Amino acid sequence: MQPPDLQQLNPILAVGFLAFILVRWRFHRSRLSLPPGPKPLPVIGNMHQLARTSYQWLQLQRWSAAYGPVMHLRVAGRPLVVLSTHAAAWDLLARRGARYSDRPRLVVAVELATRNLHGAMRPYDAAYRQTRKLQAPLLGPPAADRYRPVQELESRQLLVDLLGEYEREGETGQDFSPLVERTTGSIIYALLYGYRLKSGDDQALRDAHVVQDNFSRAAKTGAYLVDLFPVLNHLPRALAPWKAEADALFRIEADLHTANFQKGLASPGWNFTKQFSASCEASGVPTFQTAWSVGDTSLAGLDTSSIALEWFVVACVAHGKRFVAKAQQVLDEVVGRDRLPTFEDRPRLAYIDAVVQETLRWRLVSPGGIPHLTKQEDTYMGFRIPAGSVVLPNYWAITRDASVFGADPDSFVPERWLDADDSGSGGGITTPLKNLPQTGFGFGRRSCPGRHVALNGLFVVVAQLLWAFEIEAAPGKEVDDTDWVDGVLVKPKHFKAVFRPRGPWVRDVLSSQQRDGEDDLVALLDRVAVGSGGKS
Ligand code: HEM
Repeated sequence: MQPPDLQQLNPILAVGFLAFILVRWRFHRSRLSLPPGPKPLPVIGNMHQLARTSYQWLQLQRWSAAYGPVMHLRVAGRPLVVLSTHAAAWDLLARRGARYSDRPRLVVAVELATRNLHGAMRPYDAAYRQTRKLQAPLLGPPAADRYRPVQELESRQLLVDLLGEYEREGETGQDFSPLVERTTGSIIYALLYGYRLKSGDDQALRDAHVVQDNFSRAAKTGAYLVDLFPVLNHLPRALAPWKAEADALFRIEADLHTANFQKGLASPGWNFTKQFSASCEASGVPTFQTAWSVGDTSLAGLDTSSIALEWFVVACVAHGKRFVAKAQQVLDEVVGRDRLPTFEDRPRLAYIDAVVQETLRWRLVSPGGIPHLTKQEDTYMGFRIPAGSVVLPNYWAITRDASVFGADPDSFVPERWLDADDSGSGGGITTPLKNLPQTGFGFGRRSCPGRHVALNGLFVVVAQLLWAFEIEAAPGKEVDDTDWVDGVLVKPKHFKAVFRPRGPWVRDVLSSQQRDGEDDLVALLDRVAVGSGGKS
């Protein structure tokens, strides 16, 4: 049917016709059904099914096999839409990012305890967008590349620490996690605040962990009734004990960020705090908020990279036969045994980047994904996505999609990231990685802004660890690669591993390259300043 020419109709008829079209369109939309999903019970929805399971992402993946890539559940009275393929997550969270970049409300953990300043979970508003804009020049690829000397410095320190532990403990196995935590934490603190960490037990890390643990506890589903019924927040303080609790959490976090911010401003040499605060000052952002933004960026970068490295160690211990010998052959050919691998070698170490990407895909730091929220109704694949839906990309299911990542997605296979012609070569592998979707860093406007810094850090640490050590399970201790500690971030259960130097050249190279870290740091940071045009 041809639509009538509106200019030829009188105005009343034209308005009537438009109203008819609008009503028909709305009627059609509301007739669209919700995406399929497990049957909810009245009132509690699907809560009982989710509460029964520890590793929710596994249960959601099983359901997606039955219900498809877009599922609907009801949790705490709200629609939950779970996306289980890369295509669905990309279509909604990236392509329609303007509608899908908000976060679900967390009254206690975010609104009260961080006054909506929490980096990852704060609402998608003008203040959030301004922070991302100011962060971009400090976290984008050119800036990330300028930080590489600091990452090389800390990676070399990790090798020295592991070698020292091996010489003390021998074949009984090293407690490597604190050493890895020191490394990734020190990279963050050196860049953001201009000082290094001495151990994995450093006070700075302990203080940060207190804040992270407080947040995890407060954000847990069901921790506070007010998160299920936000209207309760209108109660006076005497009837709302969570308000005083949240104030205490706010003070602890504010004190941490403010103290670190002052330290950053007082440290010698360039650092992120100095450059970021200069740009915030120019944009009229209050100092307190600037301190919080830097502090929050540091919290987001701390455990994520160390957990990824712990999973890399699990891969070496449990599945090393699949890739370690090949990686070491490549390293021996490209780097040799007279020096450590560096970023200069990266164009010829595609296999190492493939190992990093496979680690991030195989064992995600946050397998369950980070929830988004849409405030507007939408339609997708013929289904209705109601306004107010929490939209969860299930990273675990997304990365197990054989049609995207190739056969046997549960196995650790770095070759899936390389072109077939190149993966058999024993020499320096120079082909760029295949254009597979990057995994583990999220989607769209809320995706991780620190990923360039993280990927550089993981590359150099993984290359240097494989160059220096044979990594094995401690004698008599099997490592189960599904021994998870549940949470938003999911790390392997604590275990010891043997880091045996591959030969005497490891000690020789490390001794000949040993320098005074503190002096180095200021010199290295000042080189960052020169590259960024910033002042120290
Ligand atoms: C292996 C390391 C890392 C992983 C796996 C990781 C992963 C993630 C994920 C999944 C998100 C949420 C994305 C979404 O909702 O779509 C995120 C957000 C974020 N990450 Fe990372 N991250 C890592 C390292 C870092 C580093 C090193 C920094 C900072 C230097 C950082 C800073 C942030 C910030 C500030 C956010 C909040 C973004 C927002 O909501 O707008 N991350 N990260």
